[in-house]
Amino acid sequence: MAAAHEQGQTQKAFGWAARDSSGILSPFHFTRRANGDDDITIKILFCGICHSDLNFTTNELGSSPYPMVPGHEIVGVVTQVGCKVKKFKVGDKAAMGGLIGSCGTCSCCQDDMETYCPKAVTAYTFFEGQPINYGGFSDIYVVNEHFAIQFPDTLPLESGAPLLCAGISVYSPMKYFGLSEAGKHLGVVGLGGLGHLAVKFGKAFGMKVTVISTSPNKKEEAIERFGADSFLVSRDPEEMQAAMGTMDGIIDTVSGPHPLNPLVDLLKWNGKLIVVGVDVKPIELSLFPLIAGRKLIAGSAGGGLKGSQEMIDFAAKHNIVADVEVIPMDYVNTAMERVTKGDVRYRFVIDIGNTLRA
Ligand SMILES: NC(=O)c1ccc[n+]([C@@H]2O[C@H](COP(=O)([O-])OP(=O)(O)OC[C@H]3O[C@@H](n4cnc5c(N)ncnc54)[C@H](O)[C@@H]3O)[C@@H](O)[C@H]2O)c1
Ligand SMILES: [Zn+2]
Ligand SMILES: [Zn+2]
Repeated sequence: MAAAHEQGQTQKAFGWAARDSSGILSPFHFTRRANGDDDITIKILFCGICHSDLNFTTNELGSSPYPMVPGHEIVGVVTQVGCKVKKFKVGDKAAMGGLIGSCGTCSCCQDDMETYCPKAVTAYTFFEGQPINYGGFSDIYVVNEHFAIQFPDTLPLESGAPLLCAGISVYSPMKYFGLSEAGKHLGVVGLGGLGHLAVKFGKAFGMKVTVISTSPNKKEEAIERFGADSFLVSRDPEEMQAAMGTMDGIIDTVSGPHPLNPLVDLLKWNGKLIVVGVDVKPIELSLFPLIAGRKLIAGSAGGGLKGSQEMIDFAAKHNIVADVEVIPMDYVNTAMERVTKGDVRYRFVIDIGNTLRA
């Protein structure tokens, strides 16, 4: 018998979509494919709001397709499983992030780094020309089980949801670039959703962690709530001068334009500046400090499925969750405005299960 999705069957779904580059979201009915042999259907309970959702709903990169249902920090409960599904059964907690498909055969896929696959398919369509998908600000998701992870029983769903993007997007480069070794000194630039989780992972790895921020506003929280060892105000030339050459690595999570050379100067020789924040405009960079100190600047996009499972199991073991403000669905437009202004401590998470009503 042909799989249900091959017969063209679908499931009704409902969410909130942006219709144009105003980014304003409103209720939207659509369909998802029927649950195939390798698929699970997740009843979504919570979905985080990532800064990237704002980038795409407001067309900052210039090629957003509409209507767009954002959301890629998804947790919920499994309501259907296909006959070939091995990892999940009905009633299990499941989670998914920004990726729902890849070729399975290229070197990225073979290395469990599916996010870099040239044929990677994202949880909702970012650019015109890609297959149309709708994200997690919605009631259900149908996904191949490979692209979902098991959500540990000991983690709370709402504060665990942001691990699916914010968490893996800092954990993966920290592990890959050797910024997870006890005793090393890590700088974290930008104390937002990604940044505050980078501090928590850094401390769980046994590192010395310094938060680098433009203002001292979040100093107390960084140190007392997240356990950072110190706080550096990047607009204070004396503080920056004193910290020069002291850090083994820096994770830069800043979402707006900012100079990189002052950060390069904070690195020891051989130090690594890992950029994960997305500033779409080209930047000016002086190369001599990189050459003179054999320093490296690199980027990183999320992490693969194996890494995501490892990250969430590590988070469960070390009680790492995001600091969240849980909101009802109809607060989402105000929340997006507050993300624009940087007025978030430290992640909005939508209570889809209790507040999304068709
Ligand atoms: N590479 C990846 O895998 C990946 C994954 C998710 C998000 N992102 C990107 O990472 C960035 C951070 O995401 P988030 O969800 O943590 O965002 P956020 O809004 O929670 O945090 C961003 C932080 O940057 C600060 N900031 C913004 N503009 C600044 C500027 N010009 N100078 C200094 N500080 C500034 C804000 O005050 C805030 O603390 C975004 O650009 C997002 O698109 C990247
Ligand atoms: Zn994200
Ligand atoms: Zn591939």
